[in-house]
Amino acid sequence: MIRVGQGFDVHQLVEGRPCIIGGVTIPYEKGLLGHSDADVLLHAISDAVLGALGLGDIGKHFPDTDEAFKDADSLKLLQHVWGLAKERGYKLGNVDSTIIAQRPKMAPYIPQMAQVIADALEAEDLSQVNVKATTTEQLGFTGRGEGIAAQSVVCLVKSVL
Ligand SMILES: Nc1ccn([C@@H]2O[C@H](COP(=O)(O)O)[C@@H](O)[C@H]2O)c(=O)n1
Ligand SMILES: C[C@@]1(CO)OP(=O)(O)OP(=O)(O)OC[C@H]1O
Repeated sequence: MIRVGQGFDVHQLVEGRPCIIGGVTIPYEKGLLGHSDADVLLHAISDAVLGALGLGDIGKHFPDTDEAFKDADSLKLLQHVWGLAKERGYKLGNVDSTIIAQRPKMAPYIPQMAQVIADALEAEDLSQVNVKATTTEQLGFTGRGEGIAAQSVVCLVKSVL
C-alpha cells in the first residue's frame, strides 16, 4: 500500500532567534519565530507524514497553546510523528522538500539537513530524501526576507501480503 501526504509551513524571520532549518542551525542575522524552535522544514515534513497517515496536522498533535511545546525541538516532534507511521507498519518511500527563502543561502547546509531527515525517517538510502531551495526572485514575503516557507511531499509504503 502506498500513501502520499503533503505539508506546507511558514515562519516569520526576526532578530534574536536562531535560524534552525532541517535540524541544522544556520549562521544568520535573523531566525525563525514560533512557539517551538520554528523549524519550518521539519514542520512541513511532519505535516506531510501526518497527511499521508490521515492524522491531521502538527497543530493538532502539538498545540501551540501547550507550554509543553514551548521552544520544542522540532526534530523530536518529527520523531514522534514518525513513530505514528511505524506503529501503522509504514516505511519511508521517499520525501521531497523545498525551502522557499531569499536568504540565507541553504545550499551549504542541505546535505546535513538531508542526513538529519533520513535518520529521523529511518531511510534505508539517502536517495530517499531530497531537499531543495529556491528564492522567489525577491517577490512576496519570502523575497522581502520577512519569512521562510517550506513544502514537502512524502510517500509512505507498507507491504500487504
Ligand atoms: N535560500 C536559497 C535559495 C536558493 N538556493 C540555491 O540557489 C539556486 C538558485 O535559486 P533560484 O531561486 O534563483 O532558482 C537553487 O537551485 C538553490 O540550490 C539556496 O541555496 N538558498
Ligand atoms: C509546532 C507548534 C507547537 O510548538 O508551534 P509553532 O512553532 O508555532 O509551529 P507551527 O508551524 O505554527 O505549528 C504547530 C505548533 O503547534
